[in-house]
Amino acid sequence: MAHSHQNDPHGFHRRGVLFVLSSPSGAGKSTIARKLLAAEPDLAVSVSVTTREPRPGEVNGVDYTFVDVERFREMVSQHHFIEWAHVFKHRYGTPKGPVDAVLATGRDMLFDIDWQGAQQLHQTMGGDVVRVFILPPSMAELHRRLEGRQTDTPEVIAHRMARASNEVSHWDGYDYVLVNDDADKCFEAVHTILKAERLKRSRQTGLIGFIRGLMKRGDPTGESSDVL
Ligand SMILES: Nc1nc2c(ncn2[C@@H]2O[C@H](COP(=O)(O)OP(=O)(O)O)[C@@H](O)[C@H]2O)c(=O)[nH]1
Ligand SMILES: Nc1ncnc2c1ncn2[C@@H]1O[C@H](COP(=O)(O)OP(=O)(O)O)[C@@H](O)[C@H]1O
Repeated sequence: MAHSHQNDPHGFHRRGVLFVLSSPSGAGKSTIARKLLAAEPDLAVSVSVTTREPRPGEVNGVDYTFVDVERFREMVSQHHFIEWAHVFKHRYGTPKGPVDAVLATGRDMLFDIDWQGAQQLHQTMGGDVVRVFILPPSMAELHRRLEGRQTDTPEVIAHRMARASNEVSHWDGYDYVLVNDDADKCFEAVHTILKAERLKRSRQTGLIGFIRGLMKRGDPTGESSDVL
């Protein structure tokens, strides 16, 4: 299964895309992520560890791995995380093991992490991360979405609204900034970015060898080219 994305139609191997989606809480990144996963079943997802309480319907080990603060601290001291941060009074971290495992297969991986995580991951991976930031159409609409989701108390919603403009202020640390007005249009844009970033990577890793082969004198078929 993994091979369908690892290679493009011409057989060029490429590195997987580490694809970060961030947004102020409630702007719709989980909605966009769900659509992306439906369209890209081979896309691996990084399951974060968090100290926040599960919401109704959230599944341990699928949406998040839920732990208490003591266990989280232990995991930090054991270097379990590739990055971690405090967000909304809780701790959230990206486990390193699954990232290494997915990178070894060449598959792409999706991260739903905040601007601090995006920054740390970008540094750790030597800049080879694609960061997409999703904005709400307005603060009033953000508030409506947080209320409409019916997952948080009025206090939690107020806290998230208070944090939203600070989150938005970090837009400049991203490669792409999109407004999630219409969810399907926003998903299409995110999907297009992922596909374009894949092409960019196959160019870097395989295409140059292939072009050299095509240009070889006395080899009009290009069959002796050493792609890879
Ligand atoms: N740095 C970092 N941020 C994370 C991680 N996991 C989730 N987050 C961010 O934590 C914030 C709160 O997430 P959550 O409690 O699920 O609320 P939601 O954004 O309303 O769905 C969001 O901005 C997430 O992107 C992680 O592993 N690392
Ligand atoms: N483009 C959109 N238009 C209207 N509602 C949306 C849109 N995108 C998401 N929503 C809704 O807004 C709420 C918050 O979206 P969600 O994906 O949970 O946000 P986040 O993961 O960024 O916190 C959900 O109830 C979702 O159905």
